[in-house]
Amino acid sequence: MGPAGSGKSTYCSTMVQHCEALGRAVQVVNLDPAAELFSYPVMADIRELIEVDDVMEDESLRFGPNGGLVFCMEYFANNFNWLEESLGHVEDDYILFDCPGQIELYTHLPVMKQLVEQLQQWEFRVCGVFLVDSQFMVESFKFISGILAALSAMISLEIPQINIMTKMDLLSKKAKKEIEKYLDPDMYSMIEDSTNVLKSKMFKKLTKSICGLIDDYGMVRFLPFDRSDEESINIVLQHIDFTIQYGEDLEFKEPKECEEDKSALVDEYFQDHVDE
Ligand SMILES: Nc1nc2c(ncn2[C@@H]2O[C@H](COP(=O)(O)OP(=O)(O)OP(=O)(O)O)[C@@H](O)[C@H]2O)c(=O)[nH]1
Ligand SMILES: [Mg+2]
Repeated sequence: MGPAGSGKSTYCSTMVQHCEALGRAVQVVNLDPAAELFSYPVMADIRELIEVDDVMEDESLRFGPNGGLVFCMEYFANNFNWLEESLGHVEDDYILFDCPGQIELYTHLPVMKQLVEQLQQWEFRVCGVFLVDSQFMVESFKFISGILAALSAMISLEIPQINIMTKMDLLSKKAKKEIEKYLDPDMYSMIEDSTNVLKSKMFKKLTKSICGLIDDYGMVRFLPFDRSDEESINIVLQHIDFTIQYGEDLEFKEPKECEEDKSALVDEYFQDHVDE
């Protein structure tokens, strides 16, 4: 999941390639009815069921692109048997769902929650992966809104969620250094940055309360994702494996980060890249 253009489809194809190299099977299901092309093989494609263009062209429906997407997703929620048939029964399935970017799907519409419940009924273990573009995260205000988007998905879906900052390869060394503080944020120090520019006292107070809430509950952390760096892809994969206990029947593995110092791996990532 993640806002439009945050790198969801790229994440799926990067993971497929990465896992292929590890000799591990990963399947992808495209759940974006407006998707045009993607660079990974699909196990199932929602467009076989319904397409946004067809909904928009329908004389009796007359939806625009966003209403059309919502209609498609609701239609999908009423036809989960299509998904069941497409998923089949493969041993040790690891399936990525490439979701649409519209935030309303994760905030107040029931469809994604229904999908999660359906998958759980079919005995899948589900982990949310929420992507945010690092390019937009170099300022504290944008960061706070990114955090709130991730948080609303987390709260509405009620599943474990891994938050990821994508496109790290596009950042300059200086920006990388700058963004380090956003990965495991100390919200209280960020409050100072962001509230200085606020004139309204009430707005200042609200921003402080939101930052305080996020910090007190330690709810949101981000992992860096650089598609050109195998180590960063591996860290993300390990976290997700640990969350869903993937392969626990075969061999129990904790993510490296839990064994070592909590932030050692993330620090190491930055060390390597800033020193280059
Ligand atoms: N350099 C770089 N570019 C990336 C990365 N991830 C995505 N992009 C680029 O960002 C653009 C959007 O990526 P997508 O993967 O299509 O994003 P998306 O979230 O699937 O977008 P929608 O499905 O339209 O919501 C594409 O041009 C990608 O090539 C990354 O890690 N590094
Ligand atoms: Mg996409």
